[in-house]
Amino acid sequence: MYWVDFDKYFCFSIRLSLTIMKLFSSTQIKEIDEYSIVHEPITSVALMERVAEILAHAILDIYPHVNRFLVFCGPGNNGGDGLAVARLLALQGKCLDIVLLYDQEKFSTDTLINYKRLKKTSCVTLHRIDKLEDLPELGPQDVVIDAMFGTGLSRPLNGWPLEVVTYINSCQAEVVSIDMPSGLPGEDCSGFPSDGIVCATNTLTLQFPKLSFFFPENEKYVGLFQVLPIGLHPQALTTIPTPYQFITASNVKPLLPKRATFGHKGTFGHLLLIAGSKGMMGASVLSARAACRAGVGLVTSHVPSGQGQIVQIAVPEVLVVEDMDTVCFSSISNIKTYSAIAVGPGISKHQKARVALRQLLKEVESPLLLDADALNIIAEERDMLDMLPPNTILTPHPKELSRLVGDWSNSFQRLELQQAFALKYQVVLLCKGAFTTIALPNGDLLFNSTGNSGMATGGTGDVLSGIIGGLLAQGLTSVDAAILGVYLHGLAGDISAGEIGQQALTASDLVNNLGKAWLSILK
Ligand SMILES: NC(=O)C1=CN([C@@H]2O[C@H](COP(=O)(O)OP(=O)(O)OC[C@H]3O[C@@H](n4cnc5c(N)ncnc54)[C@H](O)[C@@H]3O)[C@@H](O)[C@H]2O)[C@@H](O)CC1
Ligand SMILES: [K+]
Repeated sequence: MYWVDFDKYFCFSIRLSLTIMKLFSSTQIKEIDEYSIVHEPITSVALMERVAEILAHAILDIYPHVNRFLVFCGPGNNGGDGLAVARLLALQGKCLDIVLLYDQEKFSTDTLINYKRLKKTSCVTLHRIDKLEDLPELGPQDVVIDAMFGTGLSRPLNGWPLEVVTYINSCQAEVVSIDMPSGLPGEDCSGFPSDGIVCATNTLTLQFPKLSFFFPENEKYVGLFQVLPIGLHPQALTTIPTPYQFITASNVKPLLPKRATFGHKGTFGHLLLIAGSKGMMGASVLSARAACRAGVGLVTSHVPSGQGQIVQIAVPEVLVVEDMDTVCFSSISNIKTYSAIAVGPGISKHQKARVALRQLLKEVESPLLLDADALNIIAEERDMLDMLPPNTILTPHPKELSRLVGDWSNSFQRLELQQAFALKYQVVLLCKGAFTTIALPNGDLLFNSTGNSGMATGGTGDVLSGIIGGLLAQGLTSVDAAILGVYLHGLAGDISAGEIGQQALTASDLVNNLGKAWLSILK
């Protein structure tokens, strides 16, 4: 899937060097470009040249030994980027074939300037082509540079550009897309047929990842993506509003809870974890172990009668209270003692658990997290949704989310449903997965940058509940606890994958590597 590098521990992540990573729509990106041109100030063609230098550098970094590149150029500035990159690669001694999909009358101003510059460059062959038979030969060792359409795409491709996309996708050669795979819209992809989008090996995207890169159905188009900062004006980046943001290390560092030198276990909060049922005690153990490594002072595990020994042996650090029932969570007691409560992993959907959860929602005064079966119960007994205290954190995976918010037909719609639900019920609503999303009570939506698909294994969700619960208990706000918890959890996953690989990764590895994840953020 996505990028490999970030630092020595990261297995799958995105190469970034920006501090705050807002995500903008294609229309806003155009606005930011224009603002930068006026206020830097810089001419648009000089900005294109700067972009081309950055792109050429990145391409040579990925393909140092490739000698021949075939560049497909569209009429707009994406094509202009392609022409400028072709010139710079040719100046590095590479062999360049450029396929122009359109006549120069259709070119944007800066594309035309770069076309004229390119004509004076050696080692470059320009082809104005409008049928497949005339395309230059493309060997498996060559690399395609896709510079047909970027953020200016206004409709699905058809006709000649569609034929070219089909051809490129049928070839063996690797493809590097400039800014975006041609044919892929930046946001809502509904109505864009899957055969009309370039399947890139690498996408070199300018300044910001585009929203559509985070949708699972687009992985096959985007390939590995790398975000290249191109120096757009910081004022525009801070003032233009967007509900979308990408969580990076610099976002989470300020959220780290302070550790008072004279603190004692009472200073750092007391978490009540209601997790596990008969036969599902692993959920209780994993969430308790994770909570203990989240910095919390005390953790109490509430478990069915007769199951306490399992937790006490597996996690000697936690206190255990046993329910009256031998099978599942059935009643609450002394909940005012705790500074936060996390409920759900492995509790079952038993009738007794439903009654107890309802009672909990009536009486709870501390910050609350609901996961797994607690979410399944409230999805079925929907009047409980109105009982959710404001700022409750809900941590569903996609299937659990759909039970709460309804089905979606594409990922953009899923984001909208998630945002609307968080706004309506004033909760923090996650959707766990690659680039876990966090919808905030104000309707904003954040994407996490850490984690890898080795974490798609049983028990990792229980670990997340324990971590976020532990942070809540220390007094972090729900929003901060969710952001920091999700980031730490993914980071522990990346560290684990770096040590033992994704295949062997287990939920316990995440717990074991939480310490390194904390240290990595503290660095
Ligand atoms: N982000 C930035 O700050 C910068 C972006 N630049 C580049 O500029 C690109 C955006 O340039 P443009 O706004 O000119 O847009 P594009 O180059 O993406 O495409 C616009 C052109 O394609 C045509 N078009 C759109 N959809 C079509 C379709 N389905 N079939 C056929 N033709 C179609 C339009 O009529 C227009 O001629 C970015 O993707 C990036 O590559 C850089 O040059 C400069 C800096
Ligand atoms: K492109």
